[in-house]
This record gives sequence, structure tokens and C-alpha cells, in this order.
Amino acid sequence: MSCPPGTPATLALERLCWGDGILHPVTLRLGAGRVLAVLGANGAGKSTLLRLIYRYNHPQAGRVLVDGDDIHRLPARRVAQRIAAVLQEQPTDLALTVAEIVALGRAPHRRGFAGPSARDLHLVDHALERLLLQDFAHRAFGTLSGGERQRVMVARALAQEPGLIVLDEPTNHLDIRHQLEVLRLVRDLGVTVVASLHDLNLVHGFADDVLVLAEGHPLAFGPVDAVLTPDLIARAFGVVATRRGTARFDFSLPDSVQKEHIA
Ligand SMILES: Nc1ncnc2c1ncn2[C@@H]1O[C@H](COP(=O)(O)OP(=O)(O)OP(=O)(O)O)[C@@H](O)[C@H]1O
Repeated sequence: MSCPPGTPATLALERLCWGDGILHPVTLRLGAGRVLAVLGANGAGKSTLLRLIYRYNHPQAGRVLVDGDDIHRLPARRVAQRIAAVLQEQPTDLALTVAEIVALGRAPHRRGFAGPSARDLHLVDHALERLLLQDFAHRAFGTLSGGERQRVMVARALAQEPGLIVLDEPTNHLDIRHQLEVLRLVRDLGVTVVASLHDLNLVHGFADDVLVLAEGHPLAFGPVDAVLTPDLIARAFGVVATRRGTARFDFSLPDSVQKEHIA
């Protein structure tokens, strides 16, 4: 795990399980730079799986290998240098500014009690800029809207320079424009990504691969088009899926998106 910061990581899950039948063994391999969407109905086990990958929970059995190393046997700091997590719920009572939250992403890379380096400051500014948050830099985090807070947490993950970024429902709270923006940004980072998503229509154009869970069991894993069939969707979600309905819209960003229009 001694790769330069930001180098895309490989991920392997080996018969990974948790809880008393909450997550049944999951085995998969994800190449460096691949984007994986984790799908499934409410309670299917998506967040449970992600918590094991970003080392919040310890597996009941099985292993999570990042760059070939079992992350549950490594020091937390080394793992934090390679894996960033963007979670569904963010605390709103933090008495920190947006810039201070984003700067927390640099903590795993700092030595001892040293203050931020010029590079740390540059990376924080860069992350604020990428998420169009410059105007919010000195605002208290708790005063932001849900969508603005979500973008701050993505900026913090970006400043962390991870090789693997894990996102639990990253489009939660975001309007359609910001959903597309955040997914495109995450995809364009060039690192390995694991993200749980609820909107199946957002998977195309974002993910390379999907893992579908149902009641804690892995139903299917593989490239998006091969896996996301109407039959599979019916089994995972209990709905009838048709490829196109008359009431369906396809959304994409205009070619000429100007950054100043996004914030
Ligand atoms: N610590 C825990 N103790 C007991 N049960 C748990 C625990 N954590 C999760 N569960 C249960 O495991 C199941 C899977 O939960 P999980 O949060 O992983 O689902 P999810 O797919 O992320 O759901 P959602 O889409 O609703 O967020 C649920 O039935 C949940 O109640």
C-alpha cells in the first residue's frame, strides 16, 4: 500500500460477510480505476458492505484486499491514506467551516503535529474549486443545505488523494443537475470507486460494473449492460422493468456546461 497518493487501487473482496445473516459471502475483484455501483432494494446490505470496505466495521469472515493488502490488518492511518469515504449522513453540529472540513482530508498524510504544508493548502483550494465551493469556504458547515454539505464531503475525499473512494448514496439530497455533476466528477477522478446508488438510470454512464444485492446475498456482479437486465431488476427489486417507458426522461449534462452556472 505504498503507492503514490491518488494512484488508483485494486480491490478484492474474498468471501466477505458480516452480521448474523445480514451480509452473505461476497467475492469480487475490481481492477484499478474501475467504477462499481452497488445496487439493491432498501435493507439489501449495501451500506453494510460499504462499511466493511472503508474499514468502519470488521468482517465476521473474509477479507477486503486493497492493492493486495488486507485493510483490516493495517494501521488505520495507512488505510486512510488510500481509502476515502463519503457517507449518507453528515453531522450538522460541527463548528467547523467548509475549508476546515475539506482540510481534514489531509490529516492522514500529515506528520506528527506539523501544520499544513503548502501542498496541503493547494490541495484543499483545488478541491474547493473542483466542487465549486470557493464562495462557501468560510461558511459554517452546519449552515449549508443538504446538497451543499454533500459536495463538501466529496471535496474532503478529493483532498485526501485516495486510491479508492467509497460513496454511500452520493446523490442523496442532490438535484438532478448536481447528481450528474458529482457523479461525473467522481468518475473523472481516475481512481477506483465503489458507490451505492438507488437510481438505476444514473448507473449507465457512471459505473463500469455493478454488484446487485438482495436480502444480503450477492445476486450478480459484472459489467453494467450484461448485469442490469429486466429479469435481474425484477428479482432484486420486485418490480417489472421495461427498457423505455413513455414517461421516462433521459438526463445528461449539456456539452457546454459552464462552471459558473453550476453553483
Ligand atoms: N448494526 C446492525 N445491527 C442489526 N441489524 C443491522 C445492523 N446494521 C444493518 N442492519 C440490518 O441489515 C440490513 C441491511 O442494512 P443496510 O443498511 O446495509 O441496507 P441498505 O441496502 O444500505 O439499505 P438502504 O437502501 O435502506 O439504505 C437491514 O435489515 C438493517 O436493518
